[in-house]
Amino acid sequence: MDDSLTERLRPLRERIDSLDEQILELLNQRARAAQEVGVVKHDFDADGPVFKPEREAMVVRRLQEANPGPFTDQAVDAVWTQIISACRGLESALTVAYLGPQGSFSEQAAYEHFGRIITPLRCNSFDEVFRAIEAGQADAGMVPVENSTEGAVNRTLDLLLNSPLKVLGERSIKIHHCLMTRTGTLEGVRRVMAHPQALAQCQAWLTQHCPGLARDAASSNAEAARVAAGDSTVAAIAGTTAATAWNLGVVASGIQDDPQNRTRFLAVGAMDTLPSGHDKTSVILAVPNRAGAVYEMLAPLAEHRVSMTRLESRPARTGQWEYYFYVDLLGHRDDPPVAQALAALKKQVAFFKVLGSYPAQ
Ligand SMILES: O=C(O)C(=O)C[C@]1(C(=O)O)C=C[C@@H](O)C=C1
Repeated sequence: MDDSLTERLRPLRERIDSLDEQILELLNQRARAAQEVGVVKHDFDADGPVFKPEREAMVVRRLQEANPGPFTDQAVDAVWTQIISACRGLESALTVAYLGPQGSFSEQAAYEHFGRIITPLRCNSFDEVFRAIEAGQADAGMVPVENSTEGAVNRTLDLLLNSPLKVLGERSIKIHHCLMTRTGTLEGVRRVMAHPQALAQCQAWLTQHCPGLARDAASSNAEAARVAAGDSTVAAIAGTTAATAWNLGVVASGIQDDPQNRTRFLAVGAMDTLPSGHDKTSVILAVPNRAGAVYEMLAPLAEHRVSMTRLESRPARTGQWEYYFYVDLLGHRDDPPVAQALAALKKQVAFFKVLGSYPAQ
């Protein structure tokens, strides 16, 4: 390196080294405080959860509000998610179930939401994710619920309907699909494998660029990557983490038809979440199949000035053109306007289930 450059950098790097030492000292003080919190929680309820989603959201938001920059608010979220994850891990390891294998978008969402200091439980299906938490093998799970190109993830909606688990949080991540093979080329490749959602999100690109390849469904994109790693006639669609995890070469990247393609994931678990100050509530409703029923169903929300951020319908499978409505509201179920709107809704609908209140992302 140029001598004058080294000279100018030296004091700056010395300052960074010294600041890092101070940060490390403070992080250890924070870790010890979290350990003490863990002891107090254990004294009050030895089997109670260590994970408190509302508190974690409040810690991050408070710092973002106090943040003078130039450290960005996004960086505050990313860094403190890891700090809290590490502190939480000292209290008790959090096992998180999600659709594997290694390198899946569910894994990325789980790490972004819970931080890296978790014990992963990679499952073969969304059903298995729910079963693992219900059976107490995992403390929480991460499942996709909607995609900006393809809409609802129906299996997740059906599982939410029938499961006693609650929604604990949400995390939306950018979905950037790549086409990958063992060789990094399409030579000898006869079929492309991916989760049906990913095949749908890339269909225009595939039709234009790989019209000759058969399209096969896989249980997940990362599973397709795993297959491609052992079979040179297979190309997989998955994210770059899967390419790294399975040592595949990227043939083309950003192949999703919508460059802004995003998937929203839900964190699920067995516990209730307290208000964090900026929350959402997810409910499932059904109304009788008659004129005006859906309009009436939504009236209490307008009356109590509760905003609806999402409305999704799913056939009730009665053969009568009846539907379940999945509704997301702004506010916690304990906030008076939401509580009043929910009480009014409950009286007039044929089916009512609160999936949970949780910090809004
Ligand atoms: O405040 C708590 O209850 C803690 O356990 C501490 C802490 C944190 O590191 O800030 C860690 C885990 C919880 O999920 C919430 C917050």
